Amino acid sequence: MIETTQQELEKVILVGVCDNEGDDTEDSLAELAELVQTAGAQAVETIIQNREHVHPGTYVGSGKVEEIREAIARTGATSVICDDELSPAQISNLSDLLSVRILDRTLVILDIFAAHATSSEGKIQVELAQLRYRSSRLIGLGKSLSRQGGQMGNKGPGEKKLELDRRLIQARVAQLRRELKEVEQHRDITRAKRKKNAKPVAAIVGYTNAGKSTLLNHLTQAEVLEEDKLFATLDPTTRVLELSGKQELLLTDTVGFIRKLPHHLIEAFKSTLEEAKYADYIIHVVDASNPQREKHMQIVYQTLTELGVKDKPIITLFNKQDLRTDDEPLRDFRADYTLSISAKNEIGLDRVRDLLEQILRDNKVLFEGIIPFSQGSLLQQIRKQGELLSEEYVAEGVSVKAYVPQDVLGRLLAALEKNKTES
Ligand SMILES: Nc1nc2c(ncn2[C@@H]2O[C@H](COP(=O)(O)OP(=O)(O)OP(=O)(O)O)[C@@H](O)[C@H]2O)c(=O)[nH]1
Ligand SMILES: [Mg+2]
Repeated sequence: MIETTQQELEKVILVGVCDNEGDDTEDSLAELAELVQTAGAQAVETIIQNREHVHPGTYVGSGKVEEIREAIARTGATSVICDDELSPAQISNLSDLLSVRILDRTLVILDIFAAHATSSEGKIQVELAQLRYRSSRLIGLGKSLSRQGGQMGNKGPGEKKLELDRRLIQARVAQLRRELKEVEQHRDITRAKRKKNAKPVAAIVGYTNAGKSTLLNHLTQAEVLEEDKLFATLDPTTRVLELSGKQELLLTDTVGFIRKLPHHLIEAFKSTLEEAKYADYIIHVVDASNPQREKHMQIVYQTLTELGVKDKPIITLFNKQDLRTDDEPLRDFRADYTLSISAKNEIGLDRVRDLLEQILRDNKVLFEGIIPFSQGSLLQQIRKQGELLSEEYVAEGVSVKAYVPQDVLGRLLAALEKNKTES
């Protein structure tokens, strides 16, 4: 930690292409600067070119290449980072013309993921994404690979691995795929177990840095790393949220979304990202203090659609209300419920709990009846899956008032009916 502050940060120049009016290149580049910072470097200059399409050979036109060259000389930058994924030819041509390392947004994100992956699954997923990205770009990266040492774009699979030829990479990819399959099977089993427990699950989703982990930590005592960094969380964490009336909801914190999320990552992280697909409810955390919040929400919904998440109740939480400077109304037409909160300052969290309780209850039905002593297991089931309002021991059994899930009610009534006909 101390080392990084003492070391001089690597200086980089950011380059973007603005391909139409009203395009969000500037915001995207501001975000790229944050990504670069999270990756441990410093953006010293930003250069934008207005042109209809990116240049197929050099990403930007020759005039801009000159401008970048001057900026490199002026600032002493050692890398140029383009805001879109570069083709092998673009990387190769630009490094010939500029003689510095040429990176792109995807590589920066991959770097951050590599640095933050902690679980074996996360590490496999990152390595897989990196190898896939790099296998098609071996030629272009050849030059930059000879000069390295803890710089950006070099984390994860070490130099040795990168020098393997394509065939070896392919073999490694196949092996990682197999390993991933095993981990995924394990995850499927865990999911199946959860399902059997019949505890409802809510996935906490949202743009990176919105405050998802903070919310989980303050609602439960999860102790997930929360940081003012992009992609602090890569591994999903699930915790039980205990609500009143013995109701329980499983909350899963997930990896954040971002614009231009590299498809290598989406593919590699599919099983992690898909947590939302297996959830009963979606809790969408939005950084309401971010001027880009509308765009962020749009990207979140777009990504959810790509992942095949649909038809689930959505609870949108407008977070960081303590940092808001505008008073524009906060709206989310796609949400079924919205609340304004501050996870960090625990403002509005009681309302979140109340709302979740309400939603869970709405999905249950009231049961009132006497459960014979011979049917003790039914009572167990109510305790486990329902919300017991009252129980009283009477002569015939236990008189119960409880909210129970529809399927449990069905079983209850059938068992009681059977009991009646037998006695
Ligand atoms: N002021 C303020 N800061 C908050 C609030 N909620 C979260 N934060 C801060 O926002 C930053 C990001 O929070 P995280 O919980 O790590 O965000 P995340 O959505 O999990 O981010 P990733 O895991 O990177 O996708 C941290 O520095 C938090 O302390 C809030 O209500 N108010
Ligand atoms: Mg997080």
